[in-house]
Amino acid sequence: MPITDLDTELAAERTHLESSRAALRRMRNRAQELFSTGDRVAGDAYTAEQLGRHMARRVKELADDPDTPLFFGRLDIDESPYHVGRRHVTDDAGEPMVLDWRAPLSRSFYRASVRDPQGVATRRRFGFVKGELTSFEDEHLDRGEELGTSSRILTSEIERPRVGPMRDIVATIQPEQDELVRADLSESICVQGAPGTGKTAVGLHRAAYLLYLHRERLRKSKVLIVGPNTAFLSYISAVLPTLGEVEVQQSTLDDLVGRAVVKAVDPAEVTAIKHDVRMAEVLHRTLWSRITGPTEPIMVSDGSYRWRIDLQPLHRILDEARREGLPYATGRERVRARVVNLLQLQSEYRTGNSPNDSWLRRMSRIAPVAGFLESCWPAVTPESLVVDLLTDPSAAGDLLTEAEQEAIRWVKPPKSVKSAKFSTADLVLIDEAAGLLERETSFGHVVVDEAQDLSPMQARAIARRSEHGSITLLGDLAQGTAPWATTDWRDILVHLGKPDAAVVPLTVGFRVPEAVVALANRLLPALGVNVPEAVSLRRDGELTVLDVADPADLDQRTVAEVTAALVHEGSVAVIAADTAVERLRGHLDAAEIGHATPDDVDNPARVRVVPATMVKGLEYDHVIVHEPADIVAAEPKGLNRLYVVLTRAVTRLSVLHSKALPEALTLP
Ligand SMILES: Nc1ncnc2c1ncn2[C@@H]1O[C@H](COP(=O)(O)OP(=O)(O)OP(=O)(O)O)[C@@H](O)[C@H]1O
Repeated sequence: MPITDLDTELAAERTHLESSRAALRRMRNRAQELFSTGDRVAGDAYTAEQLGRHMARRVKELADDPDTPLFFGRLDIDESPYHVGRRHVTDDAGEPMVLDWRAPLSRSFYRASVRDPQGVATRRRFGFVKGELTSFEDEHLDRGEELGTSSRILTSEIERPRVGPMRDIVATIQPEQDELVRADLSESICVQGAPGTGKTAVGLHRAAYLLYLHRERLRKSKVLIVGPNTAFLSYISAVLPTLGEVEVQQSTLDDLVGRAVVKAVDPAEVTAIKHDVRMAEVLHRTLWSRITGPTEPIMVSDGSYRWRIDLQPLHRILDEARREGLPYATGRERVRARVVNLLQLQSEYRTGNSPNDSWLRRMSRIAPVAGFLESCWPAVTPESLVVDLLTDPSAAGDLLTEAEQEAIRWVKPPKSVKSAKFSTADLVLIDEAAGLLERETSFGHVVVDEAQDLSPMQARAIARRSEHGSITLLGDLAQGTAPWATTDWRDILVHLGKPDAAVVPLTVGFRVPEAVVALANRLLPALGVNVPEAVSLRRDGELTVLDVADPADLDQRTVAEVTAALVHEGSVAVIAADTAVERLRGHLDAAEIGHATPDDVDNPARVRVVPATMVKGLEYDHVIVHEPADIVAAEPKGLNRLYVVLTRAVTRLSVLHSKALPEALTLP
């Protein structure tokens, strides 16, 4: 075969890849050397440890993964080529060989267009197979060529079979996604996106981008990612580390507020009351009603001296501290400090000397002072406040109806705070109480996924953790399944303390094939939310709806569908009503088909059996939905749940039913 210009170009790019890999190895060796000499050159132990940690991180960051391409794109600007990749690589003279995708210049890789070329003559995308450069695709923007979403490399990336955990999308971030990824740190944004439009991907890449741009600041104040459950967190956990970001806290909402162990389950109506925003005021009122005026002066014996603080100054101190609007525990310490200060003034006046620190410490704990505080501004723990409220909810006064007070009242109050059996909703109340007592440390940035399900009280828990930072809120109102799920993002944004955050839609779907989207979209009118429909980029994909006449056959037909699915590449999920899951697992065992739970990411089994309530945010190549009617009937927002379930499929969706399909789904 004759050697073409394309072959020569490809060979030149492969050479650049080789030299970049060699340069990265040298960078890593240098870092390694510095790391091993670090403890000899650093002054004190603390500096040595800090330096050691920094260098260890640096060595880790510079590790080359032979399976991921070191660069995936190239920009030709002013006749100079700039390769864009996952991290900066420089040659021995410090000249760039690969630019980090987050660098300012790399922005044009994602945003330049024929209308706004940003100085880019040609944009090149590379095709890779296991880290080997196999092809490239050029857009000569200066000649009016633009591929947009018809890029072959983008299409094959979107259509690749899914195996294992979620991957990064740095090579193919789309312009409307990039705008969100690169939004300023000070900006809080709410992304309303139909299923598979890349909300999670955008949130994770935004975190990586902000960490790159504000490294020092965010290393101190930290970035937090909040997801709905551990299966979801395991699924996304690899994305940030592959982007070189290993220091991001990822947590479920329950773990975030999990100060106590959950030992009880509330009925649905009780849970709903406890998540209602009125509970914030109820707790506030219950707490602050503990403060009472003094009934006797403080009298302190101090050696041969007697100090006395009368009722009037004590009233004044309490009033002032209350007016300062401090958290309860901080206010209490303020009162203590002011009382001690009055004692100090008396002592100075009488003795002519300033008392030392140990005197001040003794006075702050001395019985008459401690007694005054305990009776007028008593010590409270978050748990004790909630125990008291649930033991006697009448403190809620007119904020809750009598029926609501009765509903949340503990039938059998615990003997002590320690023995109290808290529910998941109680933990949110305890967290609210903790926030009333002391200010929560604020993260620099918080990303909240599946945010449509946040209750007002959960949103407040996040607000306390992002008071001085910004948030990226990701969700889809149509996928709201919690009893309190809202139909308006503003409701949640208000509780989050970011009422003015922009709500930005994403509508181009990268996961779900067109035929499957069309089926799921039939449900939208019945969901009572006003959201833009998803438009799928994927023309491929298959949809099968199987009506199994005899209900007794349904489980076996499901197993047969799994066997058939395993012929193809990629992951397979059986999604069923929670109550059917154990039974289906048993059938798969009997058929000797290996399977695992969705959160067991290290398990190589290609088949997952997933309860419908756990499937949010996940995706599988072939999704087999077992009896939609049961999924819908299992909960009040069952139709929304079905919408989530149907939109998990990347390539094929099989719906198996013996009961009638939900009416909304059968309408043309
Ligand atoms: N620009 C892109 N290039 C390639 N793949 C993409 C792009 N954007 C998103 N994807 C892929 O599409 C799939 C869906 O993305 P993601 O899970 O972030 O969507 P989502 O909006 O959070 O979905 P859901 O609401 O259903 O949870 C993922 O596999 C993701 O990697």
